[in-house]
Amino acid sequence: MLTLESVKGWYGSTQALFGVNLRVPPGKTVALVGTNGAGKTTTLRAILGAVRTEGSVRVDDVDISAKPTHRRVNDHHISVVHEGRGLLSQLSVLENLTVGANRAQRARIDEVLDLFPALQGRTHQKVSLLSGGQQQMVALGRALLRDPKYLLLDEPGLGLAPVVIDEIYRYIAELCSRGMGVLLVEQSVARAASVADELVLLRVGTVDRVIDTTDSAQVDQLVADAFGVHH
Ligand SMILES: Nc1ncnc2c1ncn2[C@@H]1O[C@H](COP(=O)(O)OP(=O)(O)OP(=O)(O)O)[C@@H](O)[C@H]1O
Repeated sequence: MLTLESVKGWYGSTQALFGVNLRVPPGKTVALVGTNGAGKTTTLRAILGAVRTEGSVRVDDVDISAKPTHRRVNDHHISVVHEGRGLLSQLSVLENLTVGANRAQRARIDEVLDLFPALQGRTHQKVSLLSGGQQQMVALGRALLRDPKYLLLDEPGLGLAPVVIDEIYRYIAELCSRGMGVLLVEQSVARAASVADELVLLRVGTVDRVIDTTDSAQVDQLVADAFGVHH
């Protein structure tokens, strides 16, 4: 379980999180939704230790909140795909997948490529020559090569065609079914509801509501709310 308890976060002297509580169980997808500036990305950064925080972040009952980012990622098996993907555009698919990976992780390359047939046969192409969806697959692949227990995804569908987003989310569902816990930032409440087990609505840096996506009345209410409007 990835657990946040009373997590506060700051950018310099500006407070962006005011006590976020959150649980991501293994094998489940939790989606963070909310208006622009609600604190979704900052919550991911707080988990990674990329902003100054107070409160507790735990992975499988170990408190990681005092650890630096690289220890959180490497020792506690958290992988992240940032908004905008963070790929090295002049390097090949293979180089992007394996940059910074250790030997054991490199050994998993075929397993990861098996997940993404669209990348097979393109491993030596520069990523700048790939479509947006293919680039997102490289970014996901790079995160998966680390064999994460918990995967953090910041708007994986940003800028992609709906059919490509569907494909990306199919991969994510497959990974979840293998036991990975996924914490997802998604602008579209309707899409989040279709892929996640739970929706966490953030408002001004706090959790406003947690909705089980099997509760369709509550989901419909949220989609109908101003918060549910895609902006
Ligand atoms: N680098 C930064 N420096 C200062 N303040 C920031 C920084 N990044 C975000 N903030 C502030 O922190 C708050 C939360 O921002 P955050 O990016 O987490 O929101 P979000 O819910 O992810 O929004 P969006 O949907 O627009 O990506 C906002 O008030 C924002 O202005």
